[in-house]
Amino acid sequence: MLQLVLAAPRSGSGKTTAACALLAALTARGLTPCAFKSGPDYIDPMFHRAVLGVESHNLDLFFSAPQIARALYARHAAGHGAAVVEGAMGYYDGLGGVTDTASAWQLADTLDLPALLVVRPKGASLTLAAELRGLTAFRTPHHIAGILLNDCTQGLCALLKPMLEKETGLPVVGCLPPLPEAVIESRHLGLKTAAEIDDLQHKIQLLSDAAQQTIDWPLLHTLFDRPAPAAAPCTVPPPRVRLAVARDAAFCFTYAETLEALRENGAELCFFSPLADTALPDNIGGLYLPGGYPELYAARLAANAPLRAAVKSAVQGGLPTVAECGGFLYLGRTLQDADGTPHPMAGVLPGQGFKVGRLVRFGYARLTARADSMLFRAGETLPVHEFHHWDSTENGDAFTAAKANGRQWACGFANASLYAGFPHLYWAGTPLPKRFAAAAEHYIKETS
Ligand SMILES: NC(=O)CC[C@H](N)C(=O)O
Repeated sequence: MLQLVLAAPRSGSGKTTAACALLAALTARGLTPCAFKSGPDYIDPMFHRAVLGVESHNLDLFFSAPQIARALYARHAAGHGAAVVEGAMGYYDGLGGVTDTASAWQLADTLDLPALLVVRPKGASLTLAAELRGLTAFRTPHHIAGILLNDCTQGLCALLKPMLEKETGLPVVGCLPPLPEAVIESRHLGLKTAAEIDDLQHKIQLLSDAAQQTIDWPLLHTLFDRPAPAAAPCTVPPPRVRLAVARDAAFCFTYAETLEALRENGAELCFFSPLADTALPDNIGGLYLPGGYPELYAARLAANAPLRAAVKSAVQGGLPTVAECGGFLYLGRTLQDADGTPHPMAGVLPGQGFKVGRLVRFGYARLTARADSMLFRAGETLPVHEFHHWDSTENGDAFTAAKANGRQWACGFANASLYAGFPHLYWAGTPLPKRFAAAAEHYIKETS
């Protein structure tokens, strides 16, 4: 089984494009690959999904103990002929920007996978070799097993390959040529989402065709084939309770493994669109509003007054509800759009969402509950992350959030039927799915 961590010396090297190219080419070669993303990002896995037509999973060593990450990897890689684990930022970049904790390197080390480095040779030649030597000397073992030159013509690749191999001892498995037609545009929080790119399948085809021609596939297999991981079978019980899960262009930040963990705890997931549906799904015991881009659709969300009213009355009536970041902004009184115009939201919570225009409180934090609530016990601490350009006038004070650098702040709303706040939760491997499902079952019993 071909297995690799696709990493890079820095962000902007084209990892996601290279991941899409590899996944599409592996699919064309009949290997039925699967994909993972190292770190908390929601956007890159949407591209993996767009290529593969199946879920891509996040693996994150800040959120999960090593054995949980290994089990998730083994379970989701089982039955596939290849696995591509896309890294985040630079290979060694981890928690707080000053450690290797939760870096792509740490994930390669934890899963014992070889890494393929995506290197963009723009603006350097022999110096690339010096940089690569630095990358291989920095930690032992470094796990780097090969180089893929990105945005590099075949002519330049032919020139650089022998030099890089001689100077670094690392094999160059090929290149991806510049493909202006296949460029994926960026936006705040990352790339535009896969669903918003009109001709994405055409772009993927171009990437796949290029990768087929310019990668030395036998060499790639020699370097990256290894025994498939052994996976424990996973059991999904018959559903006991229905949970409504918002899913559309405005609410698209969900981890596949969160949804799977909810199903494993007896939930049937009923997807609905706060943009398009005028009512919540029937007979639900709970409501999950994930993050996304409500601010980009604020006018349309506001125009859907029946759904805003349904959400307000359901949440106020005690429907167990979880609202993370974009979902939390939807529960507030108003939300500014990208032009700064406020639009009415569900009005369950007192805050008004406003545009800041840069990342606010960005990154990993630890969330400690100040009191018992639906999802947390008093004093319990869980790893979370924040990832937003908008803020709220009222962020709540049910929790204390703390960064690795010691910075602390109060945040979140929580009670016996609610979790709402900017921090994104990572559910897999935690008690949260069980508690949410139990609250939902209890609600159904009490109200029927
Ligand atoms: N993580 C999110 O849900 C992001 C919310 C919103 N798009 C923002 O940037 O503030």
